[in-house]
Amino acid sequence: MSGRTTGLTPPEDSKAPVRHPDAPAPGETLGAHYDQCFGCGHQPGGLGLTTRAGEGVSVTAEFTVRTGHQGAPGLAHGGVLAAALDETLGSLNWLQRVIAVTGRLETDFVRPVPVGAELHLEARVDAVHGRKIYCSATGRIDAPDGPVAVRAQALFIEVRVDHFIENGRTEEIDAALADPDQVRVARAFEVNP
Ligand SMILES: CCCCCCCCCC(=O)SCCNC(=O)CCNC(=O)[C@H](O)C(C)(C)COP(=O)(O)OP(=O)(O)OC[C@H]1O[C@@H](n2cnc3c(N)ncnc32)[C@H](O)[C@@H]1OP(=O)(O)O
Repeated sequence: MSGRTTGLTPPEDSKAPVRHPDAPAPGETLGAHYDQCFGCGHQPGGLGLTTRAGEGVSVTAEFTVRTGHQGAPGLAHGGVLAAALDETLGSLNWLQRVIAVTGRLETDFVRPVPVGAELHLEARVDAVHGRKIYCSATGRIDAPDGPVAVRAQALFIEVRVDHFIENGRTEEIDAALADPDQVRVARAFEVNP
């Protein structure tokens, strides 16, 4: 897949990803970075993704496809699957202790995913070039070694916490800044605030 598109191939002078010394240990469950996040938060319409730290700069996650996630009868919507991949890739932030957002996400839909299936996701950082974080993810049906259903390559861009403060709706930003738990999460990511 590498080289098929512009923007997703790491430059030759890219560096290997570095796991932050304070990153959660392999196997440790990663919490929600924001309670109202569609991917990892705790809300009825969301994905409810549970993510764990893996070895190196990698994570794993599981997500069960429910009736509200359908595109065609009995099958997951492609956008929902892309969101699950995006969220899993975003969780790599926890291991690097940086705040980064998706700049580009390319998804291959390899096979249909039925309602009731559990998608087992795995994501890793492949290379880093300045603020640019090149990463990839795979989703398999019903088991960590099950058939591949979706794959993604992505470019995440490191940002400062100001990215959210300056661009988010005031109502939610004010509520987040007033929540000590939320501020703690943001500060934990931002190594050099
Ligand atoms: C507290 C933890 C939060 C964790 C959240 C994780 C949630 C899950 C992940 C998400 O869904 S995040 C939400 C979806 N993404 C966004 O809303 C991002 C919207 N886009 C932006 O805000 C800006 O476009 C962005 C911050 C990504 C980049 O803008 P900047 O002005 O900071 O950077 P710039 O445009 O100068 O680009 C920096 C480098 O990245 C490259 N780049 C940026 N966007 C690119 C792109 N789309 N494709 C290829 N390259 C890209 C760009 O060419 C450049 O390369 P060079 O350094 O080599 O010159």
